[in-house]
Amino acid sequence: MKTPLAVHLQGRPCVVVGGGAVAERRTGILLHGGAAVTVLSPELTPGLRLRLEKGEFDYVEGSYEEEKFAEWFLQKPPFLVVAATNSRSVNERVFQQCKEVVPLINIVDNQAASTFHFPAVMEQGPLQIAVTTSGLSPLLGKKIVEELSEAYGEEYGVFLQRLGVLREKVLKEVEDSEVRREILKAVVNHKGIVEKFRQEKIEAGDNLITEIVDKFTRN
Ligand SMILES: C[C@@]1(CC(=O)O)c2cc3[nH]c(cc4nc(cc5[nH]c(cc(n2)[C@H]1CCC(=O)O)[C@@](C)(CC(=O)O)[C@@H]5CCC(=O)O)C(CC(=O)O)=C4CCC(=O)O)c(CCC(=O)O)c3CC(=O)O
Ligand SMILES: NC(=O)C1=CN([C@@H]2O[C@H](COP(=O)(O)OP(=O)(O)OC[C@H]3O[C@@H](n4cnc5c(N)ncnc54)[C@H](O)[C@@H]3O)[C@@H](O)[C@H]2O)C=CC1
Repeated sequence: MKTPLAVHLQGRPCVVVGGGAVAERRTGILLHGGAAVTVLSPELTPGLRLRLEKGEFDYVEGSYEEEKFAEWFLQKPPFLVVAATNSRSVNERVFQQCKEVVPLINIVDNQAASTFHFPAVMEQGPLQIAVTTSGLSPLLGKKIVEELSEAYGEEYGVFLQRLGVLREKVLKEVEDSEVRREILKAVVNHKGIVEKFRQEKIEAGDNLITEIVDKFTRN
């Protein structure tokens, strides 16, 4: 069984070998997390080229070669490496070279060797829902995420943002941890509260939060 974790990549050096469709998708995910990405590939998809022109990542133009890879990338090993070429043997060589020194390795065509997988993900503001099928069917993962996207609309992103603000305030202002939990539980579980955060009703949602919290703080 794999272990789902949410990884902080902000500013961390990550290397992607290959510049095709899969490399483009993975690079996009890493950049979204704020990673400092370097792509090594003799060519790039138009999508990657566009991002390169915007200066979003570093590019080393060329094919993987063991010695150069060691010299360029492994003197100070990166946090994460993705081997996404269409050559099984190149991907395997990247894995062999990195396995002792790089903690997070994703080999696109070798699940057993990879130390992590990319799940299918949906986002609604700060809310992220990730689905993994343990590598059995990425397409089912994608489908489930599409279904979840319908169920967890924009209002969840807005509500979550408000909950974050409320939680910070409550942690600061309410001393008793039992009461803190009661307040937060009452807001999160209030029937119909999420719907209040649909467009045009946001103010009503904010008012409802204040109303619920007031009930606790008045006593
Ligand atoms: C193990 C893993 C890689 C990892 O380690 O991360 C993996 C492996 C492989 N995928 C293959 C094929 C396809 N993958 C997709 C799509 C996605 N694949 C993703 C993740 C993962 N795929 C990881 C497991 C995730 C899990 O546990 O569920 C998603 C979620 C995220 C992302 O890629 O960013 C993204 C969907 C989300 C989105 O698009 O929104 C499609 C469909 C499509 O492209 O639309 C197809 C074609 C249909 C099919 O074959 O099913 C092949 C065979 C290659 C070949 O034929 O040679 C392998 C290799 C193997 O199975 O070994
Ligand atoms: N994990 C997943 O979600 C999926 C994985 N795959 C696997 O991923 C592989 C790559 O798929 P695509 O990106 O669609 O292939 P692609 O053919 O679009 O891209 C391959 C890229 O690797 C580069 N490359 C080839 N040899 C290289 C080398 N020696 N050094 C550096 N770069 C090199 C090419 O220049 C090209 O940019 C497939 O062969 C398949 O095994 C395919 C589909 C989905």
